[in-house]
Amino acid sequence: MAYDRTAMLKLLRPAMTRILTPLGRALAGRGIGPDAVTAIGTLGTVVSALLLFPLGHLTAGALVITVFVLFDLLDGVVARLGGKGGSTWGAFLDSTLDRVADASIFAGLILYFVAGGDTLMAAVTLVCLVAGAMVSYAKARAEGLGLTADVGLAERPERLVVALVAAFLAGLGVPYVLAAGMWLLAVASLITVAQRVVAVYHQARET
Ligand SMILES: CCCCCCCC/C=C\CCCCCCCC(=O)OC[C@H](COP(=O)(O)OP(=O)(O)OC[C@H]1O[C@@H](n2ccc(N)nc2=O)[C@H](O)[C@@H]1O)OC(=O)CCCCCCC/C=C\CCCCCCCC
Ligand SMILES: O=P([O-])([O-])O[C@@H]1[C@@H](O)[C@H](O)[C@@H](O)[C@H](O)[C@@H]1O
Ligand SMILES: [Mg+2]
Ligand SMILES: [Mg+2]
Repeated sequence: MAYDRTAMLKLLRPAMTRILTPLGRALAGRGIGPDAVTAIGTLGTVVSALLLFPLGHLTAGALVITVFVLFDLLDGVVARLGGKGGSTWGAFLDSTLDRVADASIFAGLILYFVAGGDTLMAAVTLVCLVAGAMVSYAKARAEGLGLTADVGLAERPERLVVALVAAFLAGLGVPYVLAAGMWLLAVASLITVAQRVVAVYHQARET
């Protein structure tokens, strides 16, 4: 498919992995396993998103959340340093807790808009939350059926970067950037759902 590799942030993965490997090695050397890294990253994301965003601390929230979402790269690094390339349980835990972290980020932003009386942007951000979850579900369901749906404009790293950069800049006082980011993300996430549905449709017809 022509759109197979539209998610450009995947290209950053090797560089990010190289940067995080010394930290991963230090954690592994202290007996900290990948599941603990996954759990801490999720907990940190949830607490900071649900505390900082609703209170209007958008820049601080974006920075703290960025640190914790990077734990999602770190857990894989620690798992692979274990020598077995990661575990089945770890893969399940990682993907499942990613959904919790993602939901908390958008829920925090929804609460921020609700607190400011902006019902329209709360609704747009709700679309980001639901469509983002559908993007992930489509891939997981496809994989459960032995198919693949590893395509799309707004995969998880893209969704996180848009949401966090928009929140960061909005907190610095840049006008309209958060609303623009949420509109962009809502549309891009819906397009991504469609891309995955089409990809699975073609594979399902072939089998
Ligand atoms: C103080 C902060 C300063 C801010 C600086 C900005 C830093 C960020 C810079 C750039 C953004 C980097 C983007 C990186 C893209 C990476 C691409 C990618 O594909 O990422 C995916 C991953 C994780 O995926 P996954 O969890 O599937 O991979 P793993 O490696 O974990 O492997 C899974 C397998 O591992 C095994 N396993 C796992 C866990 C476990 N417990 N057991 C196991 O066994 C198992 O086999 C599994 O199958 O990453 C992400 O999705 C996270 C993306 C992070 C995006 C950060 C976005 C932040 C950007 C900006 C923030 C704004 C801040 C202000 C900036 C100002 C700009 C104006
Ligand atoms: O599907 P999506 O949300 O774009 O991407 C997600 C991946 O970035 C993540 O690594 C994985 O653990 C999730 O289950 C999910 O697939
Ligand atoms: Mg991970
Ligand atoms: Mg993950």
